[in-house]
Parts: sequence; C-alpha cells; structure tokens
Amino acid sequence: MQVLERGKYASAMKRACEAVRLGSALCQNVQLQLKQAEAASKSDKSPVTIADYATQAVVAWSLQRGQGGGPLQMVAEEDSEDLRTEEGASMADRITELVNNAVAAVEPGSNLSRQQVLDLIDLGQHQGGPEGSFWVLDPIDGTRGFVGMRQYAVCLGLVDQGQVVLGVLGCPNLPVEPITPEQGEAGAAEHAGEPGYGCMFAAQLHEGSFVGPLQGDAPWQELQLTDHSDFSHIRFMESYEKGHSDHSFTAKLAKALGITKAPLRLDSQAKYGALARGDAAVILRFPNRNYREKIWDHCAGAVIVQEAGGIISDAAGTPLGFGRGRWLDLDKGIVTSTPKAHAALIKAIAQLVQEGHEPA
Ligand SMILES: Nc1ncnc2c1ncn2[C@@H]1O[C@H](COP(=O)(O)O)[C@@H](OP(=O)(O)O)[C@H]1O
Ligand SMILES: [Mg+2]
Ligand SMILES: [Mg+2]
Ligand SMILES: [Mg+2]
Repeated sequence: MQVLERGKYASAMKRACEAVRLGSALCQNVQLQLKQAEAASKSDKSPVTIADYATQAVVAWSLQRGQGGGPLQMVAEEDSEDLRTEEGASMADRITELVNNAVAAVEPGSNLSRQQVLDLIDLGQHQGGPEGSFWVLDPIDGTRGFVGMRQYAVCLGLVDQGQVVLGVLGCPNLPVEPITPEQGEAGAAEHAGEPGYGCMFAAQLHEGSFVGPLQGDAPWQELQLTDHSDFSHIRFMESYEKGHSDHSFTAKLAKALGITKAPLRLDSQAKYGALARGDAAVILRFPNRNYREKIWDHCAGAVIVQEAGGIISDAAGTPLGFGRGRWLDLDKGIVTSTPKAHAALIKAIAQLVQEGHEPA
C-alpha cells in the first residue's frame, strides 16, 4: 500500500481502497449465488441486482466511517426508490442482510436496519458539478457482465473542483496476467478468489497509476504505457454488449486503420484497467446517439488511464468534463488509447463520418 500513501489525496486513497475492497468482496460472494429473482429491471430496461444496491450501501458506509463525521458527498448510480415500495420490500431485506454480513467483517456486532441501509444507498444523490469535492461511485459497473458471470468492476472516483483526482477499480474476475479475447467472452466468475484472479487499480492525479491484488499482499506495481501507433500490432477493446457500443462502426474504423487483431470485448471499466496495464492499446465506445453517458461509468477509469500515460476524450478529441453534473455531455463516443494512436484515431473517425459512416 505504501506507494499509494503519498500526495494530497493520500488519506482519501486509503479510504477508497478499503471501501472498494469491501464492496468487491460482497460482489464476489453474491455473483455465484445470484438467482434471477434477485435481479430487477430499471425504468431504462437496464438490470440491477441486490449486489448493486448492497455494494452501494457498503461503500457509502465505509467512506462515511472513514471520513469521521460530516455529510458524505457522493454521486452514485443507484437509488432506493424501488426498494421502498411494497414489491421491493423482500429485495430490501435481502440487501440489508448482505450489507450486515459485509459490515460485520469490519465492525463485529454492528447491525444496520433496513431503513439505515436504504438511507445509505440514497447518500449517492449528490448532483456533482464544478465546485467542491465529491465521490463518484458505480457500485457494479457491467451489471450485465456480473449477471452473465463475466467481467464487472466496483468503481470509485473522487472529483475535486471539477477534476478527477483519484480513481480505484476493483475487478474480482480479471486475470492477473493479460486477458485474451477468448477469456473476455468466456465466463470468469468461477475463478474469482483463485490465485491469478482479482485485480485492483488505483491512481491519484500526478502520483501515478498502480495495479495490485484485490486480496493478499503482493506489492503494487506502477503502470506506464508504451506509446506507439503501429495499428497492425494493436488490439482494441470494446463493450461485450452490442447494445452499449456500435460494433459495426468500430469494425469499419479498425479496417480503415489497418487493425487486424480481433477485438477484446469486455464488460465494465475493467477495460480501463486492462488498457492501463497494456493488455490492449485502444478502447472504443460508440453508444446509440440518444444515450447520455454518466460520470460514474468513466470517472475512476479515466484517471487510471491518464496517470499511466494514456489519453481519454470524446470522439472529437475533447477531454471529458466530470464537473458538469451527473452526466458527461459529449460528442458521439469515447476514445481511449496511447497518445500517438489517439491522434490517428480521432482523425480516422472524422474521416469516416465525413464519408457518411456515422455510428448508429
Ligand atoms: N444503451 C446503452 N448504451 C450505452 N451504454 C449503456 C446503455 N445502457 C447501459 N449502458 C451503460 O453501459 C455500462 C456498462 O458498460 P460496458 O458496456 O462497458 O460494460 C452500464 O453500466 P452499469 O452496468 O453500471 O449499469 C450502463 O451505464
Ligand atoms: Mg446500471
Ligand atoms: Mg456502469
Ligand atoms: Mg452500475
């Protein structure tokens, strides 16, 4: 941990790592036991599980405990509205049980009520913006991957005066060795907790980006990307879910640039961690044009990539704005890569669009 205990945000980093570890352990326990009935559908048709809610509560509990008093400022994905209805009551009870089991590992004997757990979940309603500092939490990013036994990540960032200053990713199913396209497609959940699986990424602005084990005490390693733009050797990553990013547009872009390697398709911000350690050199994301990106889907990953020497921007090359509220309003898509490849990608995207090949 020593390498992370430096810089302006050292104590926040320590609290963030503790909270993400606790949340990741909870997720890992739930993933293999998840029953269909414990997943629900949100109003936008995206799935949410008992583990999304429970992890949000546990991370909020851990951060609040660590900061010692004062209100927790947090922008987080989930809210308790559906759990406060009659139909949501049994789900809320399951969540309360999970939260209490996790909390007991840190504070034996503590017992939160259902009401307290729902209130913890609702600590994530901060509106974000350019002033002050606030945590940004995606308790489970890649819920579809989580339900499908693939990749997912517990993602926690800190924004100060509109800038991401810290990010931590817990990736319980990510192999310690570089992940291959075959492993990306295959279920990974059965390996969670085995030696060789489970990574944590952490970065602080101006203090570097690191990878370490989710469990155990193997040392942290600093990450530094090697810059190159030889697309014939480059692999790109994209969402596993076709509905989250236009795979046919990225295939056209890959062809235009001479990328011949098969894409690595992974769920969640595990992609940002994988890029920072060099498993692949590019991440492409082109959601449907009506989709509005949220800050918690990219906040932690962005600083982890940038501190490793990578660049993240929208498809026009403009840096992402994390200080404009809960959403990231951006042009077309998100492009993340090493610097030389980034410049070539932005140019190639503009060229394709000019030729009439708009992303869906
Ligand atoms: N139609 C859509 N287009 C783009 N992104 C979407 C989407 N529906 C959901 N998402 C977002 O995509 C995230 C997962 O990204 P990825 O495809 O990289 O795994 C989801 O995070 P959650 O799983 O936290 O809800 C969700 O915020
Ligand atoms: Mg979600
Ligand atoms: Mg997400
Ligand atoms: Mg989520």
